[in-house]
Amino acid sequence: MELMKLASKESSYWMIALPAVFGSQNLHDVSVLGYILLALVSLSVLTWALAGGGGGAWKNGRNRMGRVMIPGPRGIPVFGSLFTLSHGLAHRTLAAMAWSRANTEIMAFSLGSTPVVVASEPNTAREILMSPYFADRPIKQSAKSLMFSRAIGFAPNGAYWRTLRRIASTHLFAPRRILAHEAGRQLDCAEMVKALSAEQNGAGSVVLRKHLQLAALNNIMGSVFGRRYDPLSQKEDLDELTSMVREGFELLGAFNWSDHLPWLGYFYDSIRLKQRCSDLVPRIRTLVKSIIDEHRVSTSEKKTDMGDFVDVLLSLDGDEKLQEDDMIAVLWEMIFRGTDTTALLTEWTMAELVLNPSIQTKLRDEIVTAVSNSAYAEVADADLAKLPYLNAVVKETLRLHPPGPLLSWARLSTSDVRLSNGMVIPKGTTAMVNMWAITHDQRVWSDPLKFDPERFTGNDDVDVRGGDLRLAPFGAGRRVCPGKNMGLATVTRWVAELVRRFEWCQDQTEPVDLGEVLKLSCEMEHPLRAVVREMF
Ligand code: HEM
Repeated sequence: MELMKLASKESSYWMIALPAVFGSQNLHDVSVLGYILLALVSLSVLTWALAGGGGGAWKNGRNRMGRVMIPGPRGIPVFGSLFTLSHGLAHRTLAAMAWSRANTEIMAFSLGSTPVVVASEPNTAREILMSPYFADRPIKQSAKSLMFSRAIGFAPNGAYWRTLRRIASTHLFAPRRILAHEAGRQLDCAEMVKALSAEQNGAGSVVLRKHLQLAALNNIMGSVFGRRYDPLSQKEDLDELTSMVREGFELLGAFNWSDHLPWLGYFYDSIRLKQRCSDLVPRIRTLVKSIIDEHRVSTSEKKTDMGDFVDVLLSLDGDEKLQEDDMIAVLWEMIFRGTDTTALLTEWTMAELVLNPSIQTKLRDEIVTAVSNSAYAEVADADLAKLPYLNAVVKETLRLHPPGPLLSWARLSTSDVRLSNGMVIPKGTTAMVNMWAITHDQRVWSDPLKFDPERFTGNDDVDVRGGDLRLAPFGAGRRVCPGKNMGLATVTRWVAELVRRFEWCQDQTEPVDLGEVLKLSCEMEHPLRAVVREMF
């Protein structure tokens, strides 16, 4: 299968690790510690051997609770599939494992002591994401340390989380609120176009990423905090914010071994996670608190539709009123969730348009026609949402390059969950949906590796907002991404303006490379560089 070459094979680390586990113990010489260690190792090996499919975390028949057993690889004793998945492109590795074992419905595996299942086809994905018993998320040490357990994404399903979602849906993500910040999006876009033009004139090509990252940060800072940064006059503040965001991304996205082997945390912390988190938290507190304090004293625009999200949070009363630390967590999370996703989705879209000039031209024609029929100098958000080809291009990018290929944040079962195929996922299991595997499966999509927006222009349109699990890059169910409309409004505007203002061509000295790197999200390994030619 052509796709199997794309997805990496499960590495055979166990071959290297086993001799190290079993070998070279001279029982005559070892100390008491040695005996204890040996006993522990033997116990782990025995547990692993008895556990069968799924590995050690699936011991005691956890994967045989239903009429049908949940299949899966054993991995190696103690570690399970940790070595295989702790590096590289986990979505491709998991897809290759699921395809080669024909375990696409669901596959069990162990990440150290964590039992995990992954769904790689739409039906089981739907059952997991829509189940009320999968409405919690497992929380990583870094997320806990960075206060995210009190923010929307990691708060356990319950009254507090429901209140946060309601507040955010009404005051930040509702269509009228997104519309209220349209002028800000236009401004960020105009600044980006100006900066790109200057860079092209000075350097002979442009590197898009840094411009998108600045626009994304300003977009979120504008609608959440009511603040935008000028890269020249506020360079120092902007540098501090950017460095905090970057550090947070790195800590949240890093694979932390002791999340899955808790005992390891006592003597091994390869990236100094604890120390770096406790260094970062006071910086976050100082910044966010200073913005909250500024809002407390300012009286203008408060509690009106034109206010920002900080104004809204400050105006809450009664049961809805949030403690200051909870406000800081909620506000800070928006920066994290809202900046990288929109920037990197736009970068992937533009990379595909550079590689597919005829699609780029067709898209430009659609946008130029829409502008000439509009009363304004550029198309409005409301019009952009109605441009079929533009939306098809963005959807096709979401299909080929889902920013969260494993839907970023996993789910946790709070009860035994019976699936329609007769399998039972036990309480306390981490569940992932491999959206990348679904969107690259030739049984689901014809010619899945081809960038072909036409597939969305006919009758076979697909709802990407969680209604159709063949393409659900924003997740689905009660924990579906609340920022999906804001994300799509931002990305379609940027793509429309970037294509309308410039022709995007390959830089022959550095051709487009679609290689990926998986961090908190999946981004281009080599930032897009292109030559742009102004259209007017
Ligand atoms: C292209 C843009 C985006 C993509 C692809 C994306 C993707 C996702 C995905 C896959 C999830 C997990 C959903 C699930 O478990 O079913 C999620 C959750 C979330 N997203 Fe987004 N997102 C995007 C933009 C945004 C923006 C702009 C914001 C906010 C400003 C945001 C805020 C959140 C939050 C708060 C959650 C957690 C929801 C919860 O657990 O209740 N996202 N997103």
